[in-house]
Amino acid sequence: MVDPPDNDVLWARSLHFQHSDGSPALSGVSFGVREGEILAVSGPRGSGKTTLLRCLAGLVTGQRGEVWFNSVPVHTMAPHARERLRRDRFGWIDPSPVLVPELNALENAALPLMLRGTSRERARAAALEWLVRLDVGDRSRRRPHEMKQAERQRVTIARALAQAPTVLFADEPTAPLHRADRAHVLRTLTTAARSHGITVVVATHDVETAAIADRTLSLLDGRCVNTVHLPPVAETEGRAACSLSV
Ligand SMILES: Nc1ncnc2c1ncn2[C@@H]1O[C@H](COP(=O)(O)OP(=O)(O)OP(=O)(O)O)[C@@H](O)[C@H]1O
Repeated sequence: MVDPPDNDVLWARSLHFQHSDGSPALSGVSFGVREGEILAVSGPRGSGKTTLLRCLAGLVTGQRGEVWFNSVPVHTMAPHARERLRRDRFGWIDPSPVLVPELNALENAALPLMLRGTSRERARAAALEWLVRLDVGDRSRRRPHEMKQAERQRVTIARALAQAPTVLFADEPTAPLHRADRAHVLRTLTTAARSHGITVVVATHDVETAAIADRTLSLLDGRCVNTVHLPPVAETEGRAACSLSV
């Protein structure tokens, strides 16, 4: 087993994943993610983006291949160790907001920090700060069913950022937002990531989302396809890339 390069926070090698019904989702994916990098994983529907994020985050393990987080092999970890890794080091944003219905927005956003052992006061202060930055501070006492879908999604993003994760996995994070809202939420997400040194892996088929990334990894039918980088443009927050199928 060869150790991953030192400057990669995440590293996948020859990753293969097949669903229980035999559907192939990943067929030999290899790449690295550098510390603090914002990586977009793009590709058409069904190309394997969600499966790749789930493998990297240790939610599932591939049948073949390796996934490393820093110098730790995630693919050989016991399930409880992967669960602890996810709780302590990773953040996750789903395409649709998943919140605890009995808790209000503030309690939801503070929950992961409290599960990690942060005091109630500190967890709530951090959570409120992020709810305010995401323009849902005035919804902090509302329960999920009393908020709009887009507000609920902002709460899930605040919850993920409040944990200050080492790596944030975001699966189509702006899918439930109106186009006008997307830019603000993406800017908040990327500014937070860059200022706190959070590595972000974002699955998307939206070009605007991919354009905020430092690099784009393109998937097609569970395989990486060539990525061609465009020169940096001064006005944009990230560097765009386009892909060519091989
Ligand atoms: N639970 C499952 N059981 C069987 N096949 C699945 C399952 N989930 C996904 N697949 C299949 O695995 C492949 C990869 O799916 P995946 O959701 O990772 O792609 P994706 O690029 O994220 O798609 P989307 O953009 O629609 O979310 C697809 O062919 C999909 O139909």
